Amino acid sequence: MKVLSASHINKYFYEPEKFQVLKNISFEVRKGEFLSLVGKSGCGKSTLLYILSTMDTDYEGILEMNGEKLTGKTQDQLAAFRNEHLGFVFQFHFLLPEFTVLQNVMLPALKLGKYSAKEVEERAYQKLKLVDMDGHALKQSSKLSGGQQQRVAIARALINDPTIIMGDEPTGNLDKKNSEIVFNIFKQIAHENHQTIITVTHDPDFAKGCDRIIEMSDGQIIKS
Ligand SMILES: Nc1ncnc2c1ncn2[C@@H]1O[C@H](COP(=O)(O)OP(=O)(O)OP(=O)(O)O)[C@@H](O)[C@H]1O
Repeated sequence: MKVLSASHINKYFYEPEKFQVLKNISFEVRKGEFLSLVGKSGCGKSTLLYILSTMDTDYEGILEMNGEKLTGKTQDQLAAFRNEHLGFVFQFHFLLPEFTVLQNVMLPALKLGKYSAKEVEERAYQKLKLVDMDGHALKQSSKLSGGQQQRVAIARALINDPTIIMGDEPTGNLDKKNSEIVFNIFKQIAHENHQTIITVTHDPDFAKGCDRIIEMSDGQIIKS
């Protein structure tokens, strides 16, 4: 089943002069697929991921997710879509340092307003268990190691059961051992929970283990 379709995406930057950063990008992604976007620095990976994340709406072409056409929706509609259907994991975890692990994971679900506080807490424990961090739930997040914080960030991204999880260099700040742990969590999420993972990565070992690699060069897809 298709969960994402990007059709004929073009994107331009206008500073310092007009320059086409994405050139006629088209591809589809299926449910449960674990995908990496790779390519040399500057080829347009982050720009594409930012469009897929629905944060950047200044592009040509059509973006669809979960059978919904997202191109043309208002910022409020896109924010609601993101909160319900998308999860994000970045190179830097962006946890709130003074909050506990549990509070950090609960926040996006409290914001969504779909579950009672008790249900949200139960779900947060479930997601923390999945990343093997349930034993640290009541610790202040700033007291954890970098690898542990990234696992908490993954639990937070999973709290609303997103269809698609997007990662921008999710292992970029981790050592080899923690990168492997994060890779295996993603693989489990994709293959057992059938959630789709789309990551931008420079880590060749990470990319090699994915179900599929989309390779970009100079704003185009050269291998998919
Ligand atoms: N806001 C912007 N204004 C103008 N040019 C930009 C802007 N953002 C990115 N660029 C340029 O667009 C191109 C693609 O950038 P992008 O960050 O998407 O590449 P990338 O493949 O993700 O690179 P990296 O692997 O280094 O993160 C680069 O030439 C970059 O300098």
